[in-house]
Amino acid sequence: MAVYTDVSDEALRAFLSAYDIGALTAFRGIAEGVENSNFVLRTTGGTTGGAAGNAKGGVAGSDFILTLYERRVNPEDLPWFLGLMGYLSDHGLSCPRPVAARDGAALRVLAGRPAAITTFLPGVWPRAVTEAHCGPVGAALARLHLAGQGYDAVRPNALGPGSWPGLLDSCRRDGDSVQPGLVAELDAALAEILPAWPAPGALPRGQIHADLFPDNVFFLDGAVSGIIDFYFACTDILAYDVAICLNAWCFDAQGRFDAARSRALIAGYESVRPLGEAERAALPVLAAGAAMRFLLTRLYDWVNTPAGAMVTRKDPLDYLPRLRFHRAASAGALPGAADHGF
Ligand SMILES: Nc1ncnc2c1ncn2[C@@H]1O[C@H](COP(=O)(O)OP(=O)(O)OP(=O)(O)O)[C@@H](O)[C@H]1O
Ligand SMILES: N[C@@H](CCO)C(=O)O
Repeated sequence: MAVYTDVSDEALRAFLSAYDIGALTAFRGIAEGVENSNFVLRTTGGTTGGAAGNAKGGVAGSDFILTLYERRVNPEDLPWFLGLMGYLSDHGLSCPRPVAARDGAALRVLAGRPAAITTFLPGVWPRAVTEAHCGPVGAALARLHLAGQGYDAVRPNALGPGSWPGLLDSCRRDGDSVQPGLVAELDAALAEILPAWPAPGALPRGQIHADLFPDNVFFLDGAVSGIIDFYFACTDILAYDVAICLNAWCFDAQGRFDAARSRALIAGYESVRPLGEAERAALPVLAAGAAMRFLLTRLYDWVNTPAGAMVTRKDPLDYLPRLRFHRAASAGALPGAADHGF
């Protein structure tokens, strides 16, 4: 369920009157996603306003996404996110492009929430990930990293390693209700990961997506047709983004590492942007940290979301086998690690 805020016909009409995207012909809420309220808009198509490609005058119709930003998105970050999406789209990445209204502003207010219209991307995200998806997703991630190089504004990663001890502290009281011994295991893992984290400046940095899970990557005919959901994007270690992807794409439903997928993902990435030796060497600890990050935010939501809240909680324990795997790999305790692609 991801329509947290209702939009009345009247409010929508007034909102759209600021744009040149044609007349509204259809409007529906999107059930998927957990963070924001998303709607699909179909219009007769516009002539201005900065919409890409499909919004040229005279076409049969244009689809757009209307997003109302909720809960975890800090409104102060929105200009940075929308700026990044516009920049990446200008530099050849297929991602939602913010649509400016007649006054030039893409970020507006609707139903009391910050809101923006972006272009609609074709394609479908993969419900069952296979090795065939992993090469294209690795290559798309590397294209994102290269395209982001000229976007100079910095957004520190609010969910980076510095935030993990505090997140764990806020789960200390109830964490073991999810699994006995979990808090102690996370304490031990943090005590290993944090001192081993690459020093500032040790690895190439840039704009990273930081949440490139399968539900944020659209495919069409076997190729990546679009990347969405830039609302965790930030300026951080590029190889950390690769590590987030390894966790999200290269483990099966039982939490078992799939070396063939991992090799495909890394090879796809390196077909566009080869990893340096130091980046490759850091991947096990970066991947352990990436597992820690998603385990902790999921655990935080699990223990802090009141029953009945309109939030879909994701299972923190999905990330425990990933964390264990990478801790073992970092300790050199995994047979055949050279075969994993990193
Ligand atoms: N630009 C787009 N083009 C086409 N469909 C989109 C676009 N943006 C969002 N969608 C649709 O809306 C759904 C939810 O979007 P999104 O994943 O951004 O939701 P969210 O709640 O903001 O984030 P999260 O995935 O973190 O819960 C997507 O799965 C997709 O179906
Ligand atoms: N991708 C995140 C959800 C936040 O968008 C997770 O799976 O925990």
